[in-house]
Amino acid sequence: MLQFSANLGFLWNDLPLPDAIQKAKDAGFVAVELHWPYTTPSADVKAALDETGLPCLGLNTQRGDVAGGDNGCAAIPGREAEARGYIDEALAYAREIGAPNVHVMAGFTDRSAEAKATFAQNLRYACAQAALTRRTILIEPLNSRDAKGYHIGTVPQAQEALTAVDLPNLKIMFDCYHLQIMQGDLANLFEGCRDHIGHVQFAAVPDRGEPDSGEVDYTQLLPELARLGWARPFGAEYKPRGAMEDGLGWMQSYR
Ligand SMILES: O=C(O)[C@H](O)C(=O)CO
Ligand SMILES: [Mg+2]
Repeated sequence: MLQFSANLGFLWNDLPLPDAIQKAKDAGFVAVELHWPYTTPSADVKAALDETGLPCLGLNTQRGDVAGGDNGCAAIPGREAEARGYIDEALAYAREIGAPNVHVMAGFTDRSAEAKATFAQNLRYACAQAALTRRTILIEPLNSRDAKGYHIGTVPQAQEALTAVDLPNLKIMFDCYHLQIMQGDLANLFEGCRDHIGHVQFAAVPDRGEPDSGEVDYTQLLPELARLGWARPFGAEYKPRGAMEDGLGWMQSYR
């Protein structure tokens, strides 16, 4: 049976995080993952995780000035101190709640050599800090329709960063939603970079709703990814089309 992690950045995101964690448990998720939990004290999240027995798989570094258009800054030359502050903050929070992964948000760049070098240097810093507590750093290709100009949009671009950094605790967040839009052929794409994947997420394409319709048949794809070796929970990172609880029927297909 496949297992799922609830991405609380999108699921039950109208509730305080401790309540959302309880809802995820009640709905049958075996884990949760967070976007930007920083306004909730880590002790409150930890208490809810302990109470439910759910692990938290990961969280993101802060994005910077979101109103001003930021989506991270780890690949933006000149903002290294800010990027490293976000990395330190995310790793501290991950330690406090026992989360194994931190997703470092790159930001919008022109993919110049300078931007690539900045990203590599900041990722080396992140990986060195993460290694002190045996944590993994993730980078995620985002599709260019939702995040035009994001520093990495494809698996080859993520792999280029992995090669530049060359550290074992840097992995790819393989988000099927983004990668279907950017590349498609998801099972082959997954197989080609299997050893470099640190987490898998999914949602319907193109509307990013519940994974029960759209152009990807997840009832076929997810078992195939499991057959190819993915044995950890799949991250349900979708935007409910209506009431959250009404949209949970997709999970029945995997029981
Ligand atoms: O949007 C996504 O797919 C990411 O996983 C995220 O956490 C922020 O961009
Ligand atoms: Mg994602």
